[in-house]
Amino acid sequence: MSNRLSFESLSITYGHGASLFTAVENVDLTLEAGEVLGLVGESGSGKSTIARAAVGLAEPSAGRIMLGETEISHARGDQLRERRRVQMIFQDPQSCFNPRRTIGQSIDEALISAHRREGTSAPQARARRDEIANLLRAVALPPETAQRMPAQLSGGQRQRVAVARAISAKPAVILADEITSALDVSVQGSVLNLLKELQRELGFSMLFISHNLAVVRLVCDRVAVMRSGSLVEVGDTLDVMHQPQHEYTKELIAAVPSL
Ligand SMILES: Nc1ncnc2c1ncn2[C@@H]1O[C@H](COP(=O)(O)OP(=O)(O)OP(=O)(O)O)[C@@H](O)[C@H]1O
Repeated sequence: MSNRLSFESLSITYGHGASLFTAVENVDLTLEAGEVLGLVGESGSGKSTIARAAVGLAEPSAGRIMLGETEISHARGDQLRERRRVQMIFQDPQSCFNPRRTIGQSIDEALISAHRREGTSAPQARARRDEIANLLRAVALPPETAQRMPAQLSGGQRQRVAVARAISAKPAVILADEITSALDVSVQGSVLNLLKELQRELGFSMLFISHNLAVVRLVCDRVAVMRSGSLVEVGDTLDVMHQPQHEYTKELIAAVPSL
């Protein structure tokens, strides 16, 4: 089982006929096993669309997405199971939880479907409760959080739960889409540190989408720069930050004087 995710000649369009719009055009990008790859670029450049395509929320019009040797674009059957090894965490954690289910129930659902995917029977309720408590501890939340409703948590706590739920699926890849931008600055750092620690410990690969170049510099091994649906530059984070090759990357970096 591979943690390598590659987008091959990927194009994605929205709409039809006269309103056809190409959001992603002929993108070749590989997230190597175990690396954190930043994806940056102006608003509307197609970053989220690429990530959404990897989890089946956007349909490629051309090209394909591979997890290791398995194609996960247009996934069916076994491929669909494989695609669930790619987990996405969104900007707004509120919208990803059923408001009428406790945090424990939400994580439990993810655990059960992970077992279904692996073809193993889920452990008994009691063992799953222990696993939920361990997952909550892993994201530095008290196990009692399981009894609470999503609305009773702060944004930072909800985002930690979203991380716990994502790792409960034993992911090969995590797609993190602006996961700290809705959070108060004071808690952004702790959520990022947590994710980075878990990434080192569990070895998943991560696509880290962000507008914040300072954060990208701290978190990412490599960075890819998008503009108007196309990839303009990919390289080691420090190389791209210190010696950007493309004019557009130079402009992006110049706009953040602290870099
Ligand atoms: N469901 C949709 N239907 C039509 N157009 C869409 C849809 N989703 C996104 N788009 C358009 O596709 C383009 C790329 O959007 P996308 O969300 O991928 O950009 P982004 O780089 O992630 O932007 P941001 O940084 O603002 O999140 C935008 O022009 C957007 O308006």
